[in-house]
Amino acid sequence: MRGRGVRGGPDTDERYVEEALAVVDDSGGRGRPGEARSARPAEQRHDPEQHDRDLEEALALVRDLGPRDGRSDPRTPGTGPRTPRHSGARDGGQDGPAASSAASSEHHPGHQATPWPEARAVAARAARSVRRRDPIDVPLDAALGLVLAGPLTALTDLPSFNTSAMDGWAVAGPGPWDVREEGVLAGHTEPAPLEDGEALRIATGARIPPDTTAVLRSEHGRTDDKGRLHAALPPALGSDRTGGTPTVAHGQDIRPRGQECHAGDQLLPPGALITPAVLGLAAAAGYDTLSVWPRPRVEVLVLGDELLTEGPPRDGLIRDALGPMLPPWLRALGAEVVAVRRLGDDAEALHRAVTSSTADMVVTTGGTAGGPVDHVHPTLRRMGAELLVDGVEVRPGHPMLLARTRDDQHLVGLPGNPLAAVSGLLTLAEPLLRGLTGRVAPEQYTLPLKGSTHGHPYDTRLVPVTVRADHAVPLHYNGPAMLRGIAAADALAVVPPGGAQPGQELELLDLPWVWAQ
Ligand SMILES: Nc1nc2c(c(=O)[nH]1)N[C@H]1C(S)=C(S)[C@@H](COP(=O)(O)OP(=O)(O)OC[C@H]3O[C@@H](n4cnc5c(N)ncnc54)[C@H](O)[C@@H]3O)O[C@H]1N2
Ligand code: MOO
Repeated sequence: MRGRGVRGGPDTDERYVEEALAVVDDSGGRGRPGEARSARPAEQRHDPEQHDRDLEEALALVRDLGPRDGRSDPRTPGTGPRTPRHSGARDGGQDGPAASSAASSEHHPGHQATPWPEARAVAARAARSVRRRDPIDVPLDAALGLVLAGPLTALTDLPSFNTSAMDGWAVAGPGPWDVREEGVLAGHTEPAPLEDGEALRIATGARIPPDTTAVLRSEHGRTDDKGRLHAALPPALGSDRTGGTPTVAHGQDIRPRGQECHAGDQLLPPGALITPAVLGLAAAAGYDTLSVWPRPRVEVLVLGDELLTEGPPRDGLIRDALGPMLPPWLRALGAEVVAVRRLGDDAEALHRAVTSSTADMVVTTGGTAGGPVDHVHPTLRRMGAELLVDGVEVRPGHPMLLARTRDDQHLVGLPGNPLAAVSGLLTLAEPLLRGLTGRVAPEQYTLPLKGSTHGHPYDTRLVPVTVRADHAVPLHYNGPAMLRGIAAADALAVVPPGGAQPGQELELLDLPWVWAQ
């Protein structure tokens, strides 16, 4: 997505994006100012979620100001809504929440949430503490989205023989040429050497006969009534060094053996992500299987008695949005989702599920806050798990957590609000999985913001954006409980505390749809 221009053609992508933006653009201004806003029905212009968000920000302002401002911090353990941290959280060592920056604790006395960039770093480091499973060999058709465990080394020269780049004639020496009766096609054995003044009909990809000097394209040659071949080059191509007769340049349209690589050359480094193009390259270079890091095994535990798995929401019950969303997203991030289990709000079932899981990573959804049926913290405490991250200075999603449940197992607790869960996925699960899968971290990049976007007073905000003409356009419907913005988004913009002004460069987190399968 880096450096991307306006997407697609005017009739398809463009129109879709226009329509989507008309309802979700949050930039406060567009390419054609006012158009999208005026196109919105009145009730959408009122934007109840904006109101909610403003309220949330206003509340955050009130809630988060510490004693220095003469107000209390209700999130302080014992007085606020957040769960008291267990001792593991305080003594978390290098990776623990205690590693939060001094600046942050100045703003939030007694509050141990981890700053957003640090939370990502902790998750990446946590992966390094786990002994990697051994690489495995997989057939090419099972390798998409995995990571090379070793370098991709050419098993052969490419091309592996001198080959014709065009349909036409292989010729030797200057023309005119006598044309041999039998031509040569791709896949045929090597033809006999050409004599000077001789030509042979040849197809693209066919082997070049020894002593060929050039290939003359079929549209650049004509045969006379005696069957002799003459070059009929367009003036721009024909050199005239022989006194008036255009000639074909030496080596023209021949791909020499080893032009792309020689056997033993490194084509890609270890850690490269296997894309469709890499599969093609590997096949061309002679591979049937690839040595890859196995996908980390992930189990998803969906918590909440209020969740339906089919039909419209009814009687205060809602549809489970995370059960369908997380597995393909986790797979796109390199995981193998071994199970998705719906556990309701049953503390015992959660304890049993986590303690008996053999997965490398357990992802829970919901139950991270301090409500009466929020069982994630108590379960981790009961297990003696080590909390590495217990709350993050990010909106949405601040109750997210990361725990080491065993030497070789981590648990990522995603908040139940669906966009908060996405935030947790990209903040904690993505760096952890990147480490476990051996993927190289994508280069950070920024784009200028179109319009402005408000920020949280102290916390980072992750805001769904679409990318238009190399600008990040913030989208509406970005409240913690909403998926409408992210469903139309290309990326999440990282909005620093205090918000961002028009034109301000913002870091973007790409969405990994390109790897989904
Ligand atoms: N007193 C306080 N209450 C809450 C706070 C707080 O600081 N003090 N934080 C709020 C924030 S922010 C978030 S985010 C949520 C996190 O809560 P939980 O992780 O405990 O999640 P739940 O309470 O189980 O659910 C929250 C919300 O999301 C809905 N949900 C849950 N699972 C799903 C799903 N699979 N698909 C769709 N929607 C789901 C659930 O019904 C709730 O509406 O806590 C706030 N509360
Ligand atoms: O702000 Mo919560 O963290 O709704 O997602």
